[in-house]
Amino acid sequence: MIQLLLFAFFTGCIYVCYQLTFPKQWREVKVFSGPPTVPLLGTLIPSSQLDVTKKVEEWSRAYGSPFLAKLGPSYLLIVSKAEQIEPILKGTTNLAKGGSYRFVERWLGKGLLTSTNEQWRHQRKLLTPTFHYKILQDFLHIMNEQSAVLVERLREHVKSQAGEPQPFDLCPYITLCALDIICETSMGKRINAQSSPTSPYVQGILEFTEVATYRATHPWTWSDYIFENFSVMGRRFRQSLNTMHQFTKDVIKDREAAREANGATGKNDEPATEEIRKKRALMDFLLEMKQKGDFSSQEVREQVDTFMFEGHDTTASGIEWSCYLFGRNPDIQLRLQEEIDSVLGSDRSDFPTADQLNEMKYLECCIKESQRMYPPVPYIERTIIDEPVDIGDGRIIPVGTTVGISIQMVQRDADHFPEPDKFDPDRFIAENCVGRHPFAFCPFSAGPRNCIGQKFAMMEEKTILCHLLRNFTFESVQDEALMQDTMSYMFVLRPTKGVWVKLTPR
Ligand code: HEM
Repeated sequence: MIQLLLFAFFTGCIYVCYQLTFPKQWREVKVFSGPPTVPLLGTLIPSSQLDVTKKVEEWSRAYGSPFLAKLGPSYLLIVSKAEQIEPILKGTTNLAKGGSYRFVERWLGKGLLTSTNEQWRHQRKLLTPTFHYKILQDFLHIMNEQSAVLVERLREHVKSQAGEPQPFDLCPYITLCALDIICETSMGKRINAQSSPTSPYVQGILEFTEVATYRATHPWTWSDYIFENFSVMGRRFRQSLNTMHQFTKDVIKDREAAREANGATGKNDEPATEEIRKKRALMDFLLEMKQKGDFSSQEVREQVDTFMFEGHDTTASGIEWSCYLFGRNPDIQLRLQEEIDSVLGSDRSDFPTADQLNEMKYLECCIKESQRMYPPVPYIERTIIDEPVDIGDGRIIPVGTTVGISIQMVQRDADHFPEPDKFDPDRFIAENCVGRHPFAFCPFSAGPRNCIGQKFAMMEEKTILCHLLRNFTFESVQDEALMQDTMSYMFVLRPTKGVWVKLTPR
């Protein structure tokens, strides 16, 4: 009994302190309605990630955009209209992220994704030229080679099935291919994830997003100290983190030693030959910056880890959802295969060039439509720290508010995309885009803090899909209702039951 009274007393004290600290902010934000809250707990937390996804959609329909939700002692405004996200994302102020990103900082530190203010501006300015299309073209051969490995693995799988094609889950194949590509392009290191998926580094990466997502929605895991020292999941997580950090540090050391041996000074950025140029990884550009004094060793590691985190799950998710949709829409798939065959000709052994990929306009429309319906990054957060934001309907979002932007709901808004649940790639033919709200389609976010890797991602998605469609015809066996019911979103939109397809070699 005495313990219960003490507990009630302390929680009461915390509640009063909280109300005294934030009363003004609370009054201002109360112009937005939302689901009922329980003191201290806030809006009752659904039990699983899938429930969170469904609840957010349900509340958005019931309370409109934005609606106010409370998670533990903090509150969130969830926005789902293009017109309202525009003033939040487009300005050069209010570029800080929300609290959920804290859970990925254990791996990424203050890299480009998680840094704020001047630190972010400095990093973005330095890194933008690294993602120039000309540099990215040098990565195409890696994307092609790893796609060929993927095709070979799938052929072997299909061969191992006797008789009629049997459905199987495509996701593990795609994820490992994307991981191989990002590792080789970021670090210049082959990890052969497709042939050795059990390496501790690969396992650590595969587990990381899962644990980070779990923590973001379960407040009792929010203390790093308690989570990592007193739970089995937390201890395993810390071990994986150590492995991942050590791996990147070792690669940096080796790469630096190789640069020194080659006499690279960082003063002359131009490599001697085309062959050397093609072997450069994103890390080499960062090491050049380090030699010029722009980055420390730790910052190089944080940026490389950021590319690893942002650059594999996202593209894998985009490709998986595309395959699912192509497998449900045979007419669209056939049109795509005709386009690919007409650009590449009948020789299936040739790799597509950058110009040929550019010619595949219908493939691009299909990828965009898939990213609209199933955005790989379905939800992002901003904290309004610099100045209040006028969302255009007479309401103001006050300073101090964390805003959750549901890209998923923005892109399924019937005001901008009639019949939003229909897969219709023609929406992205140039003349059909005229007059569309500029923020209605934003899979890579928008404004100054948009995705720095979007050209990389489009090139990778196009390359892998081109290889797949050239060699196989897909048939999806799951229906739309099941996919909608079982997808989960936090950092990346996942088909939690996988993408089950039957593959027929062409
Ligand atoms: C289909 C694939 C991808 C999608 C849909 C995607 C989407 C996004 C989105 C929505 C953001 C904004 C996040 C936020 O505001 O919280 C973002 C940021 C970022 N992305 Fe991507 N991304 C993809 C692939 C990539 C790739 C391949 C890389 C790197 C190789 C990358 C690197 C980054 C980085 C570094 C940021 C932080 C940018 C900043 O804050 O300045 N992304 N991405």
